[in-house]
Amino acid sequence: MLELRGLTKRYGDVTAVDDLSCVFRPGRVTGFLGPNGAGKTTTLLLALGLQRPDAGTVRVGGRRYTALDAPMREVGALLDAQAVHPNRSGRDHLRALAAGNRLPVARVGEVLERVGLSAVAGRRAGTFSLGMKQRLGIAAALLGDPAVLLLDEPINGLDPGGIAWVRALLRELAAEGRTVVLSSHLMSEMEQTADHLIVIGRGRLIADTSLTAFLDRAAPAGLLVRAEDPGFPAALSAAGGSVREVPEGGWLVFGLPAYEIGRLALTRRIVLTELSPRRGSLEEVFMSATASSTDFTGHASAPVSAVSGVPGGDPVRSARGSR
Ligand SMILES: Nc1ncnc2c1ncn2[C@@H]1O[C@H](COP(=O)(O)OP(=O)(O)OP(=O)(O)O)[C@@H](O)[C@H]1O
Repeated sequence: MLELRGLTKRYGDVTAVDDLSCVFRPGRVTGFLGPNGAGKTTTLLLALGLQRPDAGTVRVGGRRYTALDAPMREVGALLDAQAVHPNRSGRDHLRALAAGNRLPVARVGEVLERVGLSAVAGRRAGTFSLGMKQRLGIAAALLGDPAVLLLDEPINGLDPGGIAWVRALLRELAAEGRTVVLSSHLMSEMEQTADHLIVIGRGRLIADTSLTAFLDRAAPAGLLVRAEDPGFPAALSAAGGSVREVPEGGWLVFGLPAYEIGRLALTRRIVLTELSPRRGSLEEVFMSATASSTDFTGHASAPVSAVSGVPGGDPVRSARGSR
């Protein structure tokens, strides 16, 4: 467990972390989110004892970081995958870390195996791709077999197979009873991986909630309808539905249940090619939750979804029905 109480950190006039209190609990993946400059990295640095707070406390497993006898056995972190000596092999990088932290050298082989780098561990880390460096960084975080893991953008640079692998690994680590903190800007990934979310803006807590409850703040759900009949929207409207066209084809329908739409199609002998629930995405909810806490706004004409009205929103992506 990782507990923050009244945590505050100032850099001159900037209050990077502002009286932040929250608990990252074991057994689940907690997404740690916030717009640029929200204070996420500073919070992680404070949690790792790499910065000193101006006020408040951080406790790892009930103890202050400075009171931990062997910090890497309690908390493992991936902050910057590039922070490896380029001339050292992946294996030697981990061996040096193990030696410096009085960890058994046998762990090096185990973590290399777990992250799938055993075959290339003899190569100079400088020749590693970003994805391989991410895996090496995760291996380093796992070296002390810690109960708490803090991972900052662990999927940055990974290909789809690598992303799926990290997702499975994080879920596995949480299932082992560890506290897994995942900081990422990739909302789709967060939506697929996190159980719980802690959202901050301008150093302050905005939300501490399950992913499901956070997604429930989204705009009312509609039903995405596609049919082989351009006249169907008129029928839907006549039956009392509110219908909006989706740029990618089809209509988003509010105010009519799915069975009613199905029955209408049947009586008119219209073939439905899609009838699926559509709910707001994590990205949409995140943007509206943090809108007033964003330091940086631009005026670029980002594509605006006709359905959500949210820049870059994906109008036809159906949400995870079970969440
Ligand atoms: N060493 C520093 N000196 C001065 N100001 C800093 C320092 N580190 C961070 N800040 C400021 O503190 C605030 C929080 O920064 P931080 O990097 O923690 O945010 P973040 O949420 O990690 O942002 P991002 O998503 O862009 O990485 C920002 O306003 C930043 O400019």
